[in-house]
Amino acid sequence: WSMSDFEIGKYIGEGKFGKVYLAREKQSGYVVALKVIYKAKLEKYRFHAHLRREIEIQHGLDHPNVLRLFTWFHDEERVVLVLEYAARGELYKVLRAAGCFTERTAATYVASLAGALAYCHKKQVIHRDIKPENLLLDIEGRLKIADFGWAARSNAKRHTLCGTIDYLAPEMIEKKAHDHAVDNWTLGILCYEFLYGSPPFEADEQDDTLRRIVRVDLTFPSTPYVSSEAKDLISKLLVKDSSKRLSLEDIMKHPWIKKNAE
Ligand SMILES: CC(C)CCNC(=O)Cn1cc(-c2ccc3c(-c4nc5ccccc5[nH]4)n[nH]c3c2)cn1
Repeated sequence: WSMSDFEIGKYIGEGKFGKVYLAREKQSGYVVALKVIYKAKLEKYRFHAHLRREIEIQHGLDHPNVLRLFTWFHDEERVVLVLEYAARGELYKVLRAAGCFTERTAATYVASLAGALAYCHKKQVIHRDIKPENLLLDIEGRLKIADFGWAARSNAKRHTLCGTIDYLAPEMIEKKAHDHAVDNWTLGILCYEFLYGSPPFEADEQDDTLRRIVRVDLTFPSTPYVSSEAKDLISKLLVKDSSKRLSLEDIMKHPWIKKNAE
């Protein structure tokens, strides 16, 4: 493959190592996202080995809710990743526009995330980072984890620097050892935010957010649109002791998910 196999379309987003463009493969007409990474940048950050490993990992993943890395190629100055194009873009822009999601939509996304994470953990890949900027939607509105990982964000304007602390689990803040149970915590944060439109521990000052997280100062605004089953699931994920958080399997068997996820 080479760049001449593709017609390059609009600029989509920015990673630390490169830019992402909409593109169409000329022979098949297939629309993809091309991520162009400059080798000079890789040299500067000594990222060759890391990128190669990331590519191997990502290329081996095949799940409906994990954004596909179809293939890759390089020329003298660039490495190009041929990624699945998610036509509806960043999930967070859709959430901001809608304010909040219905219980069916929220449960469907939480089930998709739990399924994708369980699949990745089974493949011994636990560095999937389900930060909001990493979530995209395809043309059917299906959720895709696009793990930007080291490559930082797409063009997510959603977060100023401080906004990103909303997703930190207590053990991360207290600098304790953490494992993939942080993903279960993040799922709780995301589920809350899908239903209420903002994350549970949001505060004006960063320090207040950190204090609320480590105290798990969780309160549910009284609204008729959020069922007690939803609150039950969130309360079983936003648990300080990471070993006591609901497992991915148990999330998928939870009554609220069984009842609402499509
Ligand atoms: C190191 C490597 C093997 C990891 C592979 N993963 C990545 O490179 C992660 N990555 C995915 C992207 C990315 C960014 C944006 C999109 C989009 C997309 N569609 C959009 C529609 C409207 C507005 C924005 C959109 N972004 N589709 N597919 C994408 C893929 C950028 N980096």
